[in-house]
Amino acid sequence: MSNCDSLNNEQQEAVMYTEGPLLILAGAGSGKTRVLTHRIAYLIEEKEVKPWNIMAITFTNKAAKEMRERVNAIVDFGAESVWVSTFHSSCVRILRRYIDRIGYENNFTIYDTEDSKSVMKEVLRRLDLDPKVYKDRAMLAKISSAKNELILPEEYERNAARWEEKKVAQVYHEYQAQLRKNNALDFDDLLVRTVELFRAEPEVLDFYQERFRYIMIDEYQDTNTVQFEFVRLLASKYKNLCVVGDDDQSIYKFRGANIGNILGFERVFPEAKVIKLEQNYRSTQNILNSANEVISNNQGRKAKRLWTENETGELIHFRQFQNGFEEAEFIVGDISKKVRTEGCQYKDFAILYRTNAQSRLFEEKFLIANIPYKLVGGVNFYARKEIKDLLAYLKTVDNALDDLAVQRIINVPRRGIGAATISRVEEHAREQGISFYDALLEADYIPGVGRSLAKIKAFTLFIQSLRSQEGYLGVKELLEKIIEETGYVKELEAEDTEEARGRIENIDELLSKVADYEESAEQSTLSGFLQEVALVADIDSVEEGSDYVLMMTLHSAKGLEFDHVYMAGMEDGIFPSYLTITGGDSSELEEERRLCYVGITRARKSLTMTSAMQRMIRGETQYNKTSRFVREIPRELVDLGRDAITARNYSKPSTFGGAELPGRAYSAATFKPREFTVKKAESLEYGVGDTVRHMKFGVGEVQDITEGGKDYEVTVDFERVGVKRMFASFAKLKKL
Ligand SMILES: Nc1ncnc2c1ncn2[C@@H]1O[C@H](COP(=O)(O)OP(=O)(O)OP(=O)(O)O)[C@@H](O)[C@H]1O
Ligand SMILES: [Mg+2]
Repeated sequence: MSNCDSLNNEQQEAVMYTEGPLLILAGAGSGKTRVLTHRIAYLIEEKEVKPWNIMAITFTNKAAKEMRERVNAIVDFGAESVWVSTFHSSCVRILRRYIDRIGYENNFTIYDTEDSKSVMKEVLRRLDLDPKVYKDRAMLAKISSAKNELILPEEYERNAARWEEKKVAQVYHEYQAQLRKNNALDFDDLLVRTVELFRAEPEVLDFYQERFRYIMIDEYQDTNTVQFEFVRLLASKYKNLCVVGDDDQSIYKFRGANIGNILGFERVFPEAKVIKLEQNYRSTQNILNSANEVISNNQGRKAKRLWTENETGELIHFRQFQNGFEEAEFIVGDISKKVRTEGCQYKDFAILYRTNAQSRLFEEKFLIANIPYKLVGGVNFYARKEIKDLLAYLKTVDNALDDLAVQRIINVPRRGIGAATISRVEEHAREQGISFYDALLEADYIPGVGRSLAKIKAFTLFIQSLRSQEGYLGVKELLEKIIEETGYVKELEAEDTEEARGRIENIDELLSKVADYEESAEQSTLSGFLQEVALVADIDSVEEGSDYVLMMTLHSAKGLEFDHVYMAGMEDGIFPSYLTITGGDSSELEEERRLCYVGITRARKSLTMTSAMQRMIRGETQYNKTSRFVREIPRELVDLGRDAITARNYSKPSTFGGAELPGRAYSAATFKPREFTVKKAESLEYGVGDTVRHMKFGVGEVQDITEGGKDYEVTVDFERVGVKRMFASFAKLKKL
């Protein structure tokens, strides 16, 4: 078999062991994902398995897309009928076909976090619960955990011992009732309802068991109870289930991921074969050794050690800075230098951090340096107001049972339907047990609607007319009609502000997405489009082949690889996070360490870790020590640069990363976040050779001034801290 040539013996064995349960347990970069794609090819080409009998589950849509491309590349025929998708997408496809058997309509809506929150707020209000005690987010988190554990409201109620738990059970119950009434499912429901369907309808389960005779799951270590149950049910007939995972990369415990699923696989499937892969093909020896050393500090793990034939490679670079601004300046400068002098492309780089909020400083520096970057996470395209508004129109046309969508647009753009009228309609809907939209249709009979009646009629007439055209108009034409007839864009044009123009651009972007969808879908329908949109995880906004630096959280980076990786904010209190250090629960710290292991092992050629001695967090200055994870990397594997601060700290472990170094104690009062302005001074009041003063670094001599596109870059040799390079507009140097 030709495509097995590029696999080692263990990988080949894993590819060819096709019948019966198989667990591939292996460390990062050992080719687990590669084995899965080759297995699909092998099943089709050598075993003559029908492509539609194969299902492969990945963790993100991006991973699914990558796997699909890899499969397409090695399978000549039929690759497109293999199901390669995430758990959520698979469930959506199954439910669209059969959910009517458990009391929903097949054109159900999928609620995102915002939508769920609105429903929760309404539920809490209706149950008259004090929003200070019963917070919507906390309630949703509890319900989500319950769903991940496959605990339904009835069971939750039975288990509830304390009074508060009983309240939560009631909230859970009401929330679920409201979703059902709206014919809507939240993300967790997608799995829970599918399992419910399989349990209630043996015929449906049997259909899918026959359909998916070969099932494969990537990133198995992060499956939770409900996902496991979904797989167990599907695989229980033919038992051709191959799961691949790495217990050292389990990082979603907070979302209910159950590491027991990997450790207990052999208990559920006693006949399971286990294959281990130990050769890493991704990273240099130095990177791999660092990862091995860090993870060896975890107690509860299956011992394994990866090795590689790759070159030794660069040392791990570690740099410590005074603050987050300098850290960002360094990383952005380093990337820019490597692109200029080493022939790298921007897409070879990724900056990884613990929390999304850490991205802002980098964004600002990238903007100044005019370097293309892409933020994974942050404000998702589909979370923007104008996009949500227009999608709400489409959802209303598609499924008018979706109260949230209808309520969102009833007055957008303004139709002069007052809040009092809307709450009368809501009341009527509740009393009659009908949807908000149906209540609008009965507005004639609702007392007190009076003057708004004509406006409501105009709205429902508009929606009805769109519906009647849905059959023959394409999704794009439908959307254009909505934009045209509501005057949505016209209103923005009239506004004529920067913000309004940005919104119009986003709307144009939405139209191109619809066009893309219509071109690529086998059969394009409004429901199909909305379903696709509802499932776009943040990572999917990354377009293939575009050249930009990627920034994302460590969690989002799972399964990906980059030539050059920067791990920023390596400070105790940030990573590992403050709570895991102070919480006294060592399992939480171990989860953070696994996250660090995931981060390190994303790098192919170089890894740079950075930290700041002081950092603004929610408007307050914090002083953090260098992360213990950095200190867990053996000294001989680390390059500390020429920066005096870093080197001195590293050689003295007792004061390592401490902020109380002689001559360097900055009080919170003297450190203020600098205003961010991209403004180039017309001219500078100082020149090379002049003596200047910096607010923090003190007195120094200007050595060099270079003109950048947007600002001057000034190099100053300070008496106290040595040579620094900085942007003139930020440095605010005073000539002495
Ligand atoms: N036998 C091999 N020969 C050459 N390259 C390989 C081989 N096996 C894997 N690789 C390469 O090594 C890299 C890592 O492989 P892959 O992404 O499949 O690893 P993984 O175990 O899934 O990693 P992770 O745990 O991070 O998900 C990829 O670039 C892959 O193409
Ligand atoms: Mg992988």
